[in-house]
Amino acid sequence: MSEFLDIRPLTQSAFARFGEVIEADPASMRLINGGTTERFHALAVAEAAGEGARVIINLFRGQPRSFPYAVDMMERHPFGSQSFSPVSGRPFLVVVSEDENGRPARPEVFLARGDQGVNYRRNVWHHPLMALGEPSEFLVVDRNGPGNNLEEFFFETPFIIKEPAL
Ligand SMILES: NC(=O)N[C@@H](O)C(=O)O
Ligand code: NI
Repeated sequence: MSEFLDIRPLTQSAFARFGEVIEADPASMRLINGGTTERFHALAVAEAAGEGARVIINLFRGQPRSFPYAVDMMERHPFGSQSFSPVSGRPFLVVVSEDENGRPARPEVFLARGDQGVNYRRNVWHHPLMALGEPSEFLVVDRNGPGNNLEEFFFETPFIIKEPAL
């Protein structure tokens, strides 16, 4: 019997076990360019491990997920971090798990606002991009290089997410 997963708002404190929230946090802001620009400094660090690895910048156009949605798998990237920042300004779902002896624990679901992004730290279990409502574009910063940077785990029984209220 599948379990339902609750959806919580994305906050820095709730997400800290998994990575960083990329948002205009006043605590990180410094004025630059003669006071004409607010720089929200060092919100996250991009990691790219291994000889010949590089940090790359991508654009993802995600098709909206249908609900109720069955989370039947999680993935992680052992050699690098991965960040998603909305370009379309649309909310999206962030599904992450702590590691439990090499497999993902019960997933945790966060609703990210359209002005929030996330950075998954290296080797953090997450579900692939989950756009909501309409096709949505995201700036994605992650790792390119040698080695297999994708580990997937498939649950014996999927977890279910109900349609989020936007
Ligand atoms: N495969 C790929 O580039 N994207 C996934 O890693 C993802 O987390 O969406
Ligand atoms: Ni990924």
